[in-house]
Amino acid sequence: MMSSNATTIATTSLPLINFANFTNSSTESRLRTAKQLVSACRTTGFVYIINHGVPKHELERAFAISSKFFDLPLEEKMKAPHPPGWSVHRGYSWPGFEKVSNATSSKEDEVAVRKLREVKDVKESYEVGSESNPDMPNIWPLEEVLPEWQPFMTEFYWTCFEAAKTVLKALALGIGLEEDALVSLHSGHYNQLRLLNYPPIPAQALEEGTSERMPAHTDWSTMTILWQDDCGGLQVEDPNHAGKFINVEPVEGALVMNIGDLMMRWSNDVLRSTSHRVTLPPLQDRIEGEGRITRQRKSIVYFLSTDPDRLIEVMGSCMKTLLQRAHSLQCFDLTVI
Ligand SMILES: O=C(O)CCC(=O)C(=O)O
Ligand SMILES: [Fe+2]
Repeated sequence: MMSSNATTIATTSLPLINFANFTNSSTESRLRTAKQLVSACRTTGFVYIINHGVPKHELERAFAISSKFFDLPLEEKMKAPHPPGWSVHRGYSWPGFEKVSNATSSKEDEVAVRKLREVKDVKESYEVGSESNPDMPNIWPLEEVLPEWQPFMTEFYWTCFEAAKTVLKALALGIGLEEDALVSLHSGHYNQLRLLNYPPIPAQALEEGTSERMPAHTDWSTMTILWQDDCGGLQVEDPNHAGKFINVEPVEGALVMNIGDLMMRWSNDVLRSTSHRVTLPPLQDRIEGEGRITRQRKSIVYFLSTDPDRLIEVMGSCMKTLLQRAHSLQCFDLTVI
């Protein structure tokens, strides 16, 4: 559903989970934390996680190198362009190239695409994958343009995967599966690391909808983890009030985790893939000067995907929910073991 005309509420009420209580903790504490995570994923589908295992200095370096790349002149960035078409999602996407939408179609519908593209997404991104993904070879900036990009991003990709695996383990435990049940379907080679930059833009363009940062959408992934800078603007749709959006305010040191469409389906809709978007930052003091120029914003996103040859069936404990629904029983609290 496109929700561009939706109203906004300005409170943050997303759960925050401390993973120090999951890693290196007692069995009891691990289970409690896992259940907290699952409970959050059943309601908002969005949650903050602190003590997630990605070292602070690595994140700072990732943001610093990302800035270095996006600050380059366009012609330098264009030396590693995203290829045309859908099939390979790698390399640099310049402002206006990608249009995010939740529209679906079974065929190429040029008219609908042209209509969607009338309002541009003012953002740029760089997609990185595993060097061993046979379907999507990486595209790297020339070494003389930014020598540290390839070695750092190649390693950082796997650092993010380690953190994501811990989240997958907690999810599995929390829904009553073996701890490794979800991890075992993810070799890591089909994930996607996405560096994002939202250039400064007049506030009015976002207010009037003549430009967008990132329109409302759900993620296709198993799940997504992301880090944002201190600018703000990420919002998630309130699961209890369709069309209302809650600010996902920047929380220092926290990652934001959200359930993707695949996991929602896999869990028989028990875990929710929630619509989210990036729009105007919430505070007036984030908007500078006469044109009320909205600050630049950066984020780092990591999408998790199963290996393509794995069979995805409704998870065992969620199957009970299906049966309970069929018998008109309350499914809440009955299934999470
Ligand atoms: O930039 C952000 O904070 C959100 C990015 C996002 O939702 C996406 O890339 O799917
Ligand atoms: Fe997203």
